[in-house]
Amino acid sequence: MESMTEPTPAGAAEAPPPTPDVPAIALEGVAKTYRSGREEVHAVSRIDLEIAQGEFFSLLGPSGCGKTTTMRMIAGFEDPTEGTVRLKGADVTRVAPDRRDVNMVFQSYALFPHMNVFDNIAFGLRRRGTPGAEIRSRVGEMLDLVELSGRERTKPGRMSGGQQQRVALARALVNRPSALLLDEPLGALDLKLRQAMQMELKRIQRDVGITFVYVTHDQGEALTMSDRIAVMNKGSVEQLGGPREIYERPASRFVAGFIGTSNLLSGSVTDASGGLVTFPVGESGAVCATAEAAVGAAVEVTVRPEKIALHTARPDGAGARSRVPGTVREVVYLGASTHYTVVLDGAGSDGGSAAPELTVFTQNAAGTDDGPGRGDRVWLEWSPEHSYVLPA
Ligand SMILES: Nc1ncnc2c1ncn2[C@@H]1O[C@H](COP(=O)(O)OP(=O)(O)OP(=O)(O)O)[C@@H](O)[C@H]1O
Repeated sequence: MESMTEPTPAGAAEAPPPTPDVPAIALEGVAKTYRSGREEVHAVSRIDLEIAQGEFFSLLGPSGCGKTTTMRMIAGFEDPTEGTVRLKGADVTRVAPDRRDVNMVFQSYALFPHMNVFDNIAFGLRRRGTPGAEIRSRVGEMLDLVELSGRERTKPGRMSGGQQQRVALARALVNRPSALLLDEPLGALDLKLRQAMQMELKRIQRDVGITFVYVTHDQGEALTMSDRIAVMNKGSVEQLGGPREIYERPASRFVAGFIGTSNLLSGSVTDASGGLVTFPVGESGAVCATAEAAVGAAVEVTVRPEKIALHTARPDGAGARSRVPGTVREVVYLGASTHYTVVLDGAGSDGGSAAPELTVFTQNAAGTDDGPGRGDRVWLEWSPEHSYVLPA
């Protein structure tokens, strides 16, 4: 796709007014198998997705999971091996990219280096024969939107990466597509600029109200900007949900591990009553979770690092809470918070925990750091609702 020099679909019709309820984009049983010689790569395996109009939707997953292929099938640059692609209800599976009412933005910007900012943005409108006065007003609107007014005559080569990406965005939005597809658009920027641009992108999307489909392998980026996220793994959608849902209630071990820092504990249930299950960790630790499971059942639990309290003495035993003793292996002071790695007592030795250590984040609200140090004995404690039992 990097060879694409003209992402603006010159021939696409102007977006009709949105019809609520009809998804902006729907994938129905869409699969893609690449064949080269005798080799077959199942890049995408029969996924079903509906993306609502005006939604900021992210495809998130590790390298090679099929994000870009999925996006290219929406854009029309790749033909699905199976299934149907719909834009606003219409079957576009066999429709050419320049006839689909979507535009794409790439990591490489793909701007025309010999044209100034104005001409880059105006390019698609000119090809469609839009009158000059309308071009000037629309390009002006776009320059305001991306905060580049006054830079009309500048050539892209004289701009920073962040500014070039704003020009690329303006060019992709100027003909008001019904959806914008963004493939790792911030990948070339340094961390600070990338974070600033995440906020910008979200604001721009809210201002224009156009559906954004965003491809990224960066979970922080997806959590920051998205209304909903599809977490992909090996060509399939492993979980679909809002950022909070995906973070707090991961549907699988893969999602728990890919999003944020996950702490995994497993064991076999020794007590189950009143919607709570308990299993031991080592000699004196126990994990308590809000869940339904039978005594003897094997369960796997995740708990997020910020949900765990760190004590230097055994907390009082009242109430059904997880309490696990251990030894601090690592302390990383990060200013606002401190990250501890704690090796659990007896973990893994008795069919108890799958992970011998837990990560704990504590907020440095008091300003003085007299927390435990390396080698100190500690107790970890958290509430049952923060032990999230992974689906079997
Ligand atoms: N043109 C192609 N021919 C053959 N195999 C391909 C082709 N394009 C992608 N693949 C393979 O399909 C799988 C999915 O690739 P895809 O680019 O969609 O993944 P991705 O999640 O976007 O990864 P990345 O973040 O690295 O771009 C990979 O195994 C990849 O090697």
